[in-house]
Amino acid sequence: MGSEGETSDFNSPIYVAVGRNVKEGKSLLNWAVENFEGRNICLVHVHQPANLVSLLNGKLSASKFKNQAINAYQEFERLKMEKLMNQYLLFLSQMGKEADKVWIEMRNIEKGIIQLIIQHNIRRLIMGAGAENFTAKPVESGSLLTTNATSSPSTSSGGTTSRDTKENLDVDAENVQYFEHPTTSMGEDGSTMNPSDPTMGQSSEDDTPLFVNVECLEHLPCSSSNTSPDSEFQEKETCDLSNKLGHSIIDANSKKIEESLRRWRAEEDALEAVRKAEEAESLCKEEINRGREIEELLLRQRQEIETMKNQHDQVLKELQLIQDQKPSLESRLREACCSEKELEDKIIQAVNLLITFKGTRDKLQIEYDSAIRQVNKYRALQTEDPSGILHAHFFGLSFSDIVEATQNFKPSQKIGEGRYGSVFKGMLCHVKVAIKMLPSSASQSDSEFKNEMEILCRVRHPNIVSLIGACPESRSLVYEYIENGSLENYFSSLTKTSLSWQTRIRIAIDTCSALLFLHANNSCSVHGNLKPSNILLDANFVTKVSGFGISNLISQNEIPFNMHTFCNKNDPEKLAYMDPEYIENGELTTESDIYSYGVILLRLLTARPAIGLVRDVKCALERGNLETVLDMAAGDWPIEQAKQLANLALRCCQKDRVDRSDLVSDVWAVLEPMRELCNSSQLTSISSCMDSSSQHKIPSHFLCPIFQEVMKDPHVAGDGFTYEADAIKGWFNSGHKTSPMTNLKLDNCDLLPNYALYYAIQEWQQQNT
Ligand SMILES: Nc1ncnc2c1ncn2[C@@H]1O[C@H](COP(=O)(O)OP(=O)(O)OP(=O)(O)O)[C@@H](O)[C@H]1O
Repeated sequence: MGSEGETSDFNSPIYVAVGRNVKEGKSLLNWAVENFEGRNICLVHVHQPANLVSLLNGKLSASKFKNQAINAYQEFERLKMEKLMNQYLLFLSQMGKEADKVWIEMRNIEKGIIQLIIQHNIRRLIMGAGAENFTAKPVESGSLLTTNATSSPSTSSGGTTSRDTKENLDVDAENVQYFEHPTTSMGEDGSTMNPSDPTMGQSSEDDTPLFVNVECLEHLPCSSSNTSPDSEFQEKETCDLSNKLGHSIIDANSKKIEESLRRWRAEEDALEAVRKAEEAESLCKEEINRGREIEELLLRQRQEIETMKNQHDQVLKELQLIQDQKPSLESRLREACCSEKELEDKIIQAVNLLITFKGTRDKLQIEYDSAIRQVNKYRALQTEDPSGILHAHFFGLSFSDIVEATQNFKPSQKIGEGRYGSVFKGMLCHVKVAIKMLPSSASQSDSEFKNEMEILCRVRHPNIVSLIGACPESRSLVYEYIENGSLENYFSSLTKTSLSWQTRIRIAIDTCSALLFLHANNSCSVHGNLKPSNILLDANFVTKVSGFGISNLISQNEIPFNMHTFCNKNDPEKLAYMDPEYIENGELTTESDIYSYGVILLRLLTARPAIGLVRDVKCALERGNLETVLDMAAGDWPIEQAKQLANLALRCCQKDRVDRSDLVSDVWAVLEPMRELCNSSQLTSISSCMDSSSQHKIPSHFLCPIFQEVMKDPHVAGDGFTYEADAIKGWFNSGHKTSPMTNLKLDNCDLLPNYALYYAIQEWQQQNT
């Protein structure tokens, strides 16, 4: 080959056969670019159309496809091939190489390559490592592969598809040169082959690419216009011989190439299979590992599920247990709720009770404390008074006690006012009392006041108001409270009710009895202030004389004003009850009380004002018309008794004390017989008016003068009074020889049952039960 030929060879492209294995193809291209720098590269590819029959596993023949479908599939295959080629072209362009491509569609790759070699007059072809068997021997330099292909070689990028015609193919296999990678391939002589030297074709024993130098034989001239007939014949002979030789060489080389390509292909397939096997093996391993992992996971999950199942079963069991217990628990809950409610109610009740009890306890505590105080006071008094005569409960009261009892001297509590001070109604330890406030005394000490109190307290009589306490500090006297007020209230019409003549006679008798008692008492013999305002009537209209002994407590010098002046100027009515001698000389004697008593008696008869009453009654008696002055509101007076009383009263009201009636021999002697009359007529009146509401009160003569209770066994004593048998017997047994009512000495201690009174009491009790 001359230098011109070498230049044209150098300009011709290096053909690189690439298959479907992109990795391998790229490696091949890389090798080609590196080893044939500056040379153009052209891709060579045999496109194997799909065997549709085998694809369809023989069940359908291709003929059964509609042409349209087959064409479409083949077009799809071609597109895939185009894509593959474009991948290689892109790879080359990334390496800075512009490349071309030629391809042929043929089922047999080897034949396809030969066909392409012929078609494109390929001189140098690089193939993958499997092509070393293309030929094992190096070709001699300058050997040509002659092709008889008449079709012009195509260099267009789209390539030209040629028919697979054996007869057009003439290749001198001896002239095919093989080059291997210089680093790995050696020639038979051991020298390294330079791939850049196209003459150094060398077979390859390993996987390195195979460079095939295909020297195209010049087309043998079969005819020449400038030759002689002999030479023409000779030339023709030579031509035929050459052609025959060429054909036989081509056939031989073609077979070798085919064989090599087959082996190459087989090895490529084997490698692909190995690679796939390895991939499959690794995949299999991965799958096995994954399978193991999944198995382990499954095992773990199974164990977890088992555990969960056990737990679930356990929970179910517990749930069942709870559900079994639920009804009983619910009923217990309901019971507990009910109990709670009940307990709450009980607690509320208990709290309320507690509050009530606390209140009661506080109240009782106060009462208890007060009672203890009183007991202590009483004990102290008992110590001072071992005789036990002193019965008072309220001695040694403090002023605060008095204030509390009178509600701080509330005006509505005030029930009267006398010369020596005001009288208040009050409560002391649940006992109704009347508290008389005396003026303070400079001359009398507390001890003197107390002594006087003790004397007054010893005076106990059914018809005398009992002094039950005192407050030396405030000089207050505490009396039993007498319910129906004073006789004066009845005379002055402060009360609407009129007293019957029997009651009036009883008042006269009771008052006389009290006076008898007082006058017989050494320590307190004179009342000194007897008048209707000091004659009180209790609930049973029993007379209670009050106001005695006050004069002993009040020094005459300390009387706030002159009594005479007071009586004259402020209340002349009161002067009418006073003993004229006392008014004259200021001396108070028992006769003074008798005078006062006489006036009271006149008032009981007439209910007229005291002033001038003595004169009026006297006149009436003298004229014989007493009834004209008698108070007819008292009923039909028994005139005889009325006259007796009137005469008695006038005798009591004698100006001279010595002329006045004696209380025992005269007054009591007149009155005493009248008691019977009074009692019997009162019994009659009670019997006749038993259903009257006014008779619901206990008749006073049903009460024992000592016990002040309705008598169960009434007995008449020597003084003519009727007592409860036990009371009067006790009086006598304690050494008394006097009457409890008059204090007069009794002739005897005989007692007679009062049957009349007994039956009256019985009848009354039956009516009132
Ligand atoms: N123990 C008592 N129970 C009920 N009322 C009483 C009691 N003591 C007195 N009174 C009432 O108080 C009034 C005044 O009584 P007090 O003895 O203080 O005055 P007086 O008798 O009217 O005048 P004097 O000061 O001259 O005695 C009486 O009229 C009577 O109505």
